[in-house]
Amino acid sequence: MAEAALREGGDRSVPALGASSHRSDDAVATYGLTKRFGHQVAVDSVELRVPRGAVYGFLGPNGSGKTTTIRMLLGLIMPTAGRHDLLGEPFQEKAGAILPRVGALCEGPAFHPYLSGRANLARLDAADRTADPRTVKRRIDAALERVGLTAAAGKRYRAYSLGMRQRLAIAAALLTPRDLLILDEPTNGLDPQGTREVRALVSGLAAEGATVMLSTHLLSEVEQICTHVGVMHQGKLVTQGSLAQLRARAQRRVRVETERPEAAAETLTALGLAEVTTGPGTAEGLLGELAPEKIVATLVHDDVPVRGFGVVAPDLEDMFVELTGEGFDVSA
Ligand SMILES: Nc1ncnc2c1ncn2[C@@H]1O[C@H](COP(=O)(O)OP(=O)(O)OP(=O)(O)O)[C@@H](O)[C@H]1O
Repeated sequence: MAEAALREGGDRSVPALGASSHRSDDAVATYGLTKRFGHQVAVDSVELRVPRGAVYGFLGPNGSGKTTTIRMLLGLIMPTAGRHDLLGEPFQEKAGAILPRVGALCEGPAFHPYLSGRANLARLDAADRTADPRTVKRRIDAALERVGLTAAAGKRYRAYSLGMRQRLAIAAALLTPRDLLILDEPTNGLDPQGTREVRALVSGLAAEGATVMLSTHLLSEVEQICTHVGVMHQGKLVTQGSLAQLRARAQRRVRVETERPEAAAETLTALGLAEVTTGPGTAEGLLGELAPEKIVATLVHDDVPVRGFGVVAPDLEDMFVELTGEGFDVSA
């Protein structure tokens, strides 16, 4: 897979690094966002584009820089270099106006174990100077309802399952209406039932119009609930775009099974296929724009004995493994 092709075909043109005059209408846009810890570059010139209305999966193995990026997006730590816009506004200048419109799950809220879910939300709401105390009961009820915790609202937090705790944390992020939700590993550590609950909740929030950015190390999570993906590897964003675009860009390969792989490779090369390789009893190449029938006919014409012929489209996992050299956990 040509990495450059994936990068070039991003959703929209990427402005030059540090183009400070540029304003994006994306829900999240970063410009050369960088964080160094001592000599280590944890996040390296990242150019995120999260379109409005997207469910954007921020995918990468442990230590690839996802949490550090999210902490910068939320203003929890300062970037070493670069800047970002949230909801079309420059964060550095307008954080106070933007943050009330952004719900976040990062370094989760500190819940009191002996208070109920409802009482915990009331405490958090009281600490939020931007929240209207006159509407607190209605907003807490709505947030509990939204995450399916109405029946368990009176139970102590310590009696909650992990899935319920995570849903309460999301309820805390929903105490006021949000245009953007940024969730750091919202299903991490949950059992299959809790995972399903949180994924259904995320999909529901997106269906109601919120933009959601969530980090994950699970490709399957991205495939199940995301419309867009950005892949991090060693601090760098190695690709991003809509899943549909990335799948469409996957280059199909032709595979010929034959006792004369070198002769088959010659035919494939003569037909103009790129990246032609041979293995024991096989020859392969990128299909490009050619019709597979044309290739079979030419092989037969060239007296190449064809035992088997196939066209394989790489799946997202193949593409990402090629970009990062690492496997992704596809379970759960
Ligand atoms: N406060 C810090 N001080 C020093 N190094 C840090 C700090 N925070 C993160 N790092 C390092 O930066 C790199 C990126 O970490 P980060 O937590 O952003 O990755 P991640 O993709 O979120 O991984 P995980 O899924 O494990 O949280 C790691 O090598 C990590 O050790």
